[in-house]
Amino acid sequence: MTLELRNVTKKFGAFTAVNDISLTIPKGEMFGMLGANGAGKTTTFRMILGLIDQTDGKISWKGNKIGYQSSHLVGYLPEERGLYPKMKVSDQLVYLGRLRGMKKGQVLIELKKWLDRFNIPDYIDKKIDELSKGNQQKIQFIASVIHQPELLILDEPFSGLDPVNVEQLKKAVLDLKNEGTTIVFSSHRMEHVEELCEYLCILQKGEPVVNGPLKEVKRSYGKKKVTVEAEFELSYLQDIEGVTSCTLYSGGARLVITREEVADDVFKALSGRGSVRKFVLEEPSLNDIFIEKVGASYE
Ligand SMILES: Nc1ncnc2c1ncn2[C@@H]1O[C@H](COP(=O)(O)OP(=O)(O)OP(=O)(O)O)[C@@H](O)[C@H]1O
Repeated sequence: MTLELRNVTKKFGAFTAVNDISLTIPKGEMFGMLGANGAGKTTTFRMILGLIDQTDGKISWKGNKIGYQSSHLVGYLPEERGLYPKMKVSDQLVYLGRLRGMKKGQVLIELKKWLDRFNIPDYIDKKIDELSKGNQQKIQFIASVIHQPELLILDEPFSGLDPVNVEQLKKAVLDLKNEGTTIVFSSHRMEHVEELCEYLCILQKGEPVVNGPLKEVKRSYGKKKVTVEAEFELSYLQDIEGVTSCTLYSGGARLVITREEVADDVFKALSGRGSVRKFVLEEPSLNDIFIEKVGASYE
């Protein structure tokens, strides 16, 4: 059972914030929504959650619209973090957990597990405004997952966290995915999506410019990079058919090739000439693909 968006558009007056987006997010997968500020990520999430209505198109999860009746099955970390500053962590989580149909005791058991996991067990009795911004974010993350939702939507979960906390949260998100949770998250950072997601969409001004399984996106792009380092002169590699560019550097060469098979030809052309210290065939990065598609740097 998947999360499906079919030709979804959202207009605010005359302004189109999301334009004809179609996505399929399979159950138990992790989906990355990339885009610069204002690209339409949050608007898309709000439509998925039924917080705002789309102007056009259809959204369904397990065949139905998400709404109040499914709130206990869905977790949401909103972009604007909203905890009650004067409330204790435990009271805040019990309040939010009960809204999702949990019993107090159950909330406290889950909360303790999560606080231990994030190495902040003492925070259970602290007030929210006594915590650093990053730790408040972790508490809000816990609030979005404490009821073990089937579908988890995280709006910029990694922003504002230091590298250690980013790693901790990535691990938590991956574990949830491995336990079967369907996860959609947004980010400005290509590398987070490349690392975590099998499926992705890059939005630009409300339009999906790249969309689909990461492997297919990379495969359909075609071009790949080969790096060679050897004890002999390498400039002859640029004459191999399918090598579109060859940049030489001291002791090595970086090639761009049109198809993966060209790498075999390069490899064969190296044999018998002397010692080869390095031969690497690299996938293009999402950033390479984005730049080629829209002709500009993502940032
Ligand atoms: N309620 C609204 N009324 C009018 N315009 C809106 C409304 N909500 C969003 N927009 C506009 O829609 C566009 C998309 O906004 P959205 O918040 O979805 O972007 P985003 O990709 O989440 O950006 P960011 O990374 O900055 O959070 C923006 O130009 C925004 O100004």
